[in-house]
Amino acid sequence: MKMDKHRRWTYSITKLVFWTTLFAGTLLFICFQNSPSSSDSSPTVVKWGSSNPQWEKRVKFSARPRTRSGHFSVLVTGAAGFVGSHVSAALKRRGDGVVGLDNFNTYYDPSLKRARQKLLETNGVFVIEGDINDNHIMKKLFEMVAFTHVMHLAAQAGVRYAMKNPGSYIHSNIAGLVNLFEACKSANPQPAIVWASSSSVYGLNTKVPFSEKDRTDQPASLYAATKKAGEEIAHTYNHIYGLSITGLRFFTVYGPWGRPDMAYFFFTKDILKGKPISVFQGSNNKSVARDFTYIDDIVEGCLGALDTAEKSTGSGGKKKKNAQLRVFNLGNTSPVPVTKLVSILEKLLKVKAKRNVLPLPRNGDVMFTHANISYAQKEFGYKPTTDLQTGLQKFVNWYLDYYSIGEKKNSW
Ligand SMILES: O=C(O)[C@H]1O[C@H](OP(=O)(O)OP(=O)(O)OC[C@H]2O[C@@H](n3ccc(=O)[nH]c3=O)[C@H](O)[C@@H]2O)[C@H](O)[C@@H](O)[C@H]1O
Repeated sequence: MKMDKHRRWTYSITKLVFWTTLFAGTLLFICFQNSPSSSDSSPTVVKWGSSNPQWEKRVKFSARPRTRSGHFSVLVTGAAGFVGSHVSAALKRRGDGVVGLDNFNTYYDPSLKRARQKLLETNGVFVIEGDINDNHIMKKLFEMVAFTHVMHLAAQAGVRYAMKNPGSYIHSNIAGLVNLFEACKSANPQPAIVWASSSSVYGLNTKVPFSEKDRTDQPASLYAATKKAGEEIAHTYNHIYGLSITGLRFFTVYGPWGRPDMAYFFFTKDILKGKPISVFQGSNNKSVARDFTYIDDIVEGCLGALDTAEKSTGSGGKKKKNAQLRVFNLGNTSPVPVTKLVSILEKLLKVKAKRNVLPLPRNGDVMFTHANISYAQKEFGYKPTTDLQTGLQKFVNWYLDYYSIGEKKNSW
């Protein structure tokens, strides 16, 4: 009897050890299979220093608002870019916590991006070098910081370059946007998102001024098509996951610290060098015109959109109820012919331009843009105040200063 009891006890122990070993083995196998280091070692993980406590400290410090109540903690993508750097600086100035992210690509002179980064860092904004397409960094950022908002300004910009490098538009403006939305939808809490769409979505629309209600199904460039696609993708993520998303259609933004690939910028450079510039013209000598919008007005619009953005409603990747979905024009509402832009620059630079008037090439450019801004005005009091002459004067002052006709400028 005693012997029987002992045998049963030994049998139970053996069974327990067997099943425990099997369970632990299976668990280890699953963990090993899913480990990122087993098959998917990413050099960027080391690059942005995820294992570096100093790096984490800087991120968290930069993200901290001046006071907890009323202030935001904002992730700004494309922070070393033109609009991104201005918006980051403005947010920091008013007391919000800001973390920047930028991949510092070579689409245009990266030293200009580094100079913007340096200036931001002296103003307390940490800009991480990383790509919105990198899952690891996106996940890590949302694990470290409970961002209240994301200002998504990272993109492949430029209308004409889309014919040279179409893949870069898909990579940044489609794949990158989806990756960003994926990270935001899984974050807890989900942030509200404000992101840069473009006036180019109006494409061949001829009804002026362009209203948000007008058709946007005739893009004239791949750039425009990717921005339009972004607006549709935003709808999907809002609908399924309860993300609060606001798209801003920027109209030809210009100003100090601007983008060297834009006409006003390289016209200035070439005029000063005595090089000829190509000025595009429509058929029947019709002038090409843009609703040029000064950077400070755009920054005001970005802050207004952030301030009126409602919270996302989802959590843990699940929607709880309907969330806000908006699109606004941010333009100047007074289109100026490109020929006039050149005349203003000639006056400010005191140099006559060597103009080559060429027919508008079929490379994605449209004849004119003109924003109706009444919706943004109604929702957050958007009211641009800078005319082209005044804005270009500020740009030229910065340009002469920055490109070493003097010391490098250390302010916005
Ligand atoms: O609002 C937007 O959504 C876009 O604005 C900007 O695009 P655009 O309005 O095309 O600005 P930009 O290139 O400065 O050309 C200005 C004018 O100069 C004309 N232009 C251009 C080049 C040239 O050599 N000659 C010329 O006449 C040209 O025909 C045009 O009429 C941003 O770059 C873009 O990223 C996007 O944000």
